[in-house]
Amino acid sequence: MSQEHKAKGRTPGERRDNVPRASNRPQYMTVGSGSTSESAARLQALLDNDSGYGGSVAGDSNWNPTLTEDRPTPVHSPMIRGESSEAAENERRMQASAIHQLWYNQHRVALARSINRVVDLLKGLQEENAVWPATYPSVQRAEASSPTVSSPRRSLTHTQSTTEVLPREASPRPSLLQRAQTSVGEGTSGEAESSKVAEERPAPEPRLVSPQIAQEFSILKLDLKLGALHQTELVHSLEKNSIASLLDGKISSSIRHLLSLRERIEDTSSKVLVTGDLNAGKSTFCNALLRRKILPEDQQPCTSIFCEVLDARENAGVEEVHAVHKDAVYNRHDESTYDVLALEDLEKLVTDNEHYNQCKVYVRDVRSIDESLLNNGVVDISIIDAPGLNYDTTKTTAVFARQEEIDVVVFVVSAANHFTMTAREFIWAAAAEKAYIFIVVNGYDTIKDKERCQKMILEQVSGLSPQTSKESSELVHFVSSNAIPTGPSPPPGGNGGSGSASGGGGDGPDFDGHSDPKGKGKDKEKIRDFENLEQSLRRFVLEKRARSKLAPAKTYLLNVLGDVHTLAQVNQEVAQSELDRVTKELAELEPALEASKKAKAEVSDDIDKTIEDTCKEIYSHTRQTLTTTIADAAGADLGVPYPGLLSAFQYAEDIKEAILSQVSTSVANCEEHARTKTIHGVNSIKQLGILHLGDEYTELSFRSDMMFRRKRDILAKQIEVETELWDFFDFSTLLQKQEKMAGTGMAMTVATVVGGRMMGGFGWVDGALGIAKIAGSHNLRKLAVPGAFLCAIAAVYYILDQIPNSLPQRLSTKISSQLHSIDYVHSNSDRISSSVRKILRTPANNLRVGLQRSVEQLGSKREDTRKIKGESEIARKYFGNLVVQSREIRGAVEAVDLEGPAPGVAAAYDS
Ligand SMILES: Nc1nc2c(ncn2[C@@H]2O[C@H](COP(=O)(O)OP(=O)(O)OP(=O)(O)O)[C@@H](O)[C@H]2O)c(=O)[nH]1
Repeated sequence: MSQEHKAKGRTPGERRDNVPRASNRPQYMTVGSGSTSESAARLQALLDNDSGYGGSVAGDSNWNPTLTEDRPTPVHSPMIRGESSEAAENERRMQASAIHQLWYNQHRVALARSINRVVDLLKGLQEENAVWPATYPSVQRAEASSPTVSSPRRSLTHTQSTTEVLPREASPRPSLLQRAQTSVGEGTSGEAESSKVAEERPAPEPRLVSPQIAQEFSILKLDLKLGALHQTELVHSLEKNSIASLLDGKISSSIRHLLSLRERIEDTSSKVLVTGDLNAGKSTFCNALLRRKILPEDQQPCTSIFCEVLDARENAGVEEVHAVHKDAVYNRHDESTYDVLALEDLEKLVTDNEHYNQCKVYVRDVRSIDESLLNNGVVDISIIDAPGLNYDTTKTTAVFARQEEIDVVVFVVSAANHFTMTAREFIWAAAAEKAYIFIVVNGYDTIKDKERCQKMILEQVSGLSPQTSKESSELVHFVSSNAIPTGPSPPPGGNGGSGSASGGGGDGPDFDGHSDPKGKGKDKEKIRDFENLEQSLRRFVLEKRARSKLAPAKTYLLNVLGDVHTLAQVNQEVAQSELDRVTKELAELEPALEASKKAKAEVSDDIDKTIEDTCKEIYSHTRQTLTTTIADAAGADLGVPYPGLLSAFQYAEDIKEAILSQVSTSVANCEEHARTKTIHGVNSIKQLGILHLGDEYTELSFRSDMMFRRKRDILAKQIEVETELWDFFDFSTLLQKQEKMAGTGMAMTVATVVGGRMMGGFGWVDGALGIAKIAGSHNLRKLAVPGAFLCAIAAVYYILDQIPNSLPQRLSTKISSQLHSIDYVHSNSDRISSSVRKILRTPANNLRVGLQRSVEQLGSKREDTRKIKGESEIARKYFGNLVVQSREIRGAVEAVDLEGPAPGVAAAYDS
């Protein structure tokens, strides 16, 4: 029979890489009558046509349909021709397997397609995140949310405390979108943060991770750890772009993980990680599964590296150990990545881990396809014996368990010790990732009160992994691994598959408790329990591989879609509030810009006018003042006393100096006037600046005392007026004076002139004529000569007497004409007003530049705001679509029902 099995089924070692995949399509053995039954043929045809994707995946360019073809389902036990009941049974199993296969493929297709869509979604999110840095939200759930729909996501929180479980569907929108900096004491209603509230806030800031979001997010949660800083504080200190780039990294790794998950669900191999507390009996359990003492067992912790036990067929049928070098990526075809050791060296290898941290143990299976886990004919299964969990290894094992190729985690716990803290932590973490944990309570033989032990363990399991607890009869097993007979070494040249009752031979106890007629009742029971476990584990790995292989993909997809959904909702809202904000800002900016442009033009004109008016006023004031000063210089009190005829020349010099000094003083006064006007002008410009630019206005320092710092004696050097003799005989002045006096009726007589009265003008001529009349012409003729002489003397005396009156006038006239010749009045007026213009232009130009800058700033701010508005509009649409898409894909993923019994499976194996 075993020959027949080999001939028709797939013999060990037959399925290798060089066998083309196409020939590996499911082949179903004809049993009983020797012809395939109708229904089996129909199923076969169905499977033949079903690539796993039907015609619906044409668009999935990344998908390789050949990979979806599954392995042939082999016969499970040898047959006896003519035994119709057994044949019927076989056919039933076959059909069931085929149905299961179909069912499995459909789910695989659905998940793979979802993976492709999510990858596209994430890539899109990455692109959007680069343009519009996504907000990383702080979410607070509303306490009032009613937990109506159970969450598809199993997170650590869910397993820790059921009171905290608030299903995602219960609050499809984050109830209170808050930035963490404002979250304390803010907003208590169940309403999502209104855009009004958002509007009142300043521009959106980097989004924050609150403890809530830490629970909410699973895949896209940012790992922010820096010294003693709390995550929230750390996010506060990060720029929006830094958060966006962290998120980008997360998305990239999520895409990578999804791609490897897709590869994984296309792959037909399965890995079972056996882990647990130190010395819980993991190695003993693995050996019991293999029915061979392959892995070293010891009373003290001994396994220090990960030992993966694989079917020797994967190593060309050769039994050996490949000790993988530390930091090397194992490649069976590259011997530089490992050292080859014999199976016997394993004991030394696992205890001495200086050079290796994992090894591949290729062993030939001693059991039949029906019983074997490794060589089961459907899926390539490898068992990994992990080091016992302790402080050092827990993290490594958790990382190992998280590897996507680990389909099943078998947790071995000591019946005597129950779950240690390390065990709990590990299971919590693993449950969040894998959903189902297969729990082996080992060393059950050492327990007296077995019922109590079971009760306590099951209670603990329900707290640790509700999913596992729900199916405890299948997933939690109480066994004594050391009671399982094992063979020490492989049968020489044996190839396994020799039947369930046989093992590798050897000198150990019987391999099968059933075949041991003398077996003690208790041992039989232990073996039966272990066989039950094996059946469950087989079912778990083989029959329910949809769960073990597809569930991680489904769980991960749901998690990542949940994250994307939350992120999309939050960002849609943020984009909306940003849009509202910038729209409002634009509505304020547009008129502000127009006003600024207008102000710029107006102020410019204003300033020009102010400057021109001021300068004009200063010019005319200066001109007027100087002209008057120069004209009136002679008449003014020069403060120079007449020292007498002898010092007349000195007197003339003093007079000149006094006149010039008076002119200089007048110039100084004009400058002072200009200074005051300038200060006023500068202040006016400043007021204009403050009015139109506010705080933006930069005031220049103006020191009015620095104006007109010219030496006062310059004028004296410019003017050179020579004092001439004639200056002392200023007839014109005298004449003017006479006319003036005549005009006022103050005639003077010669007597008064002679009498030394120095007042009067030509009164003496009148006096002379009067005398002439009295004396008569004859007498007068006699008196003419002495009279004329006397008159001349009197006139000279008079003129000399008039020097203090006539000299200043004369000199003033001379000075005035000189000043006129050098255009003194105009040049000074011009100088002063030009200087003022120059000074006023500095703050004026400064104000112009400020106004121009203000216009430019407002203009560029408007451009920026318009740009943000455009981006926000796109972001709002994008995230709105993302919300819909992520919800839709999540619906499709949720529809992949891995929970219910796989059709056909029960029928195939329940017999
Ligand atoms: N009584 C009893 N002893 C057991 C059972 N299973 C294992 N042992 C014993 O427990 C000890 C530890 O077993 P191992 O299989 O080495 O334990 P382990 O978990 O692989 O140990 P490390 O990986 O080194 O942490 C050995 O002495 C086994 O014989 C069991 O079911 N019942």
